[in-house]
Amino acid sequence: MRQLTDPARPPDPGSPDEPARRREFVQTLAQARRLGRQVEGVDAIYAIDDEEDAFRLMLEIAQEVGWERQGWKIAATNPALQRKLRTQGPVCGATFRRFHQQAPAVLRRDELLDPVIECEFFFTLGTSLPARAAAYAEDEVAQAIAAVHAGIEVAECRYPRKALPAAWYVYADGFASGRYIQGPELSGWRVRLDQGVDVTLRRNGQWLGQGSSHDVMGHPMRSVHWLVNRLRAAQVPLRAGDVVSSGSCNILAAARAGDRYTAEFDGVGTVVLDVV
Ligand SMILES: C[C@H](O)CC(=O)C(=O)O
Repeated sequence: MRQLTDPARPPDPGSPDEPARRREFVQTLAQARRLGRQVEGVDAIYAIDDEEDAFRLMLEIAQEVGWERQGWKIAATNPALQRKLRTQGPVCGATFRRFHQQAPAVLRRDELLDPVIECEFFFTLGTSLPARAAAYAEDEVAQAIAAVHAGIEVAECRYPRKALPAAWYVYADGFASGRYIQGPELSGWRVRLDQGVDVTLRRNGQWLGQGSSHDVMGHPMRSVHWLVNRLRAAQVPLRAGDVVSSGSCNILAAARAGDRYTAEFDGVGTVVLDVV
């Protein structure tokens, strides 16, 4: 496999060595995730053609990592976030079982890669949604949901913030798939989310950001519905027990060592994370 420090070579789309370059790209990102490291210059290994290619690479890399998958994350679920994250619409990434835990949680800053705190809703599937030809209706997806919890996503990126490649490369890396801290359950989740849940993020008790479940495609259920059909079109089933992180309620806050983050979900409860 190419060493991460090798000098960059310009990619040559359509050249005979393209399959080898693709393989090298997949192995490089999978290895970076396994080692908890960041890499630079991956766009010199392989030229990503389009968003579909980026999505396929995300699936291949998640497979190559070899860890048990827990579910999926969704990102860029409103126009402001899409502008910020340089996407045309929502995007997704695989998440891994080893990085899901219950609140209250403690994470070491020196083990995190440019961590960003986000307040989200975690949807757990009670029944599987197999790949099929026909699109799933939103109600079918809602019926498959066993529980919804308030949660914190700690997004992480295998590229350094100061040298971020084009958004398709971020997509291939799982769009900052990181750590997932599950908090209290939303009893009667459908009614609660129809009404809207306000969220406040505090750092050491000080206000840091404000958002709402309505910031997630108008309703987080829409974002889960989008994911189910995105995966269905690629013949990827969702399994009972999969956890889907909805996308951020419009709060992206850099995590610092020594700080306590509290995500207050109005009428639901609080998710506490200490970064040490
Ligand atoms: C940087 C993150 O991928 C953003 C995200 O998770 C979200 O939009 O939600």
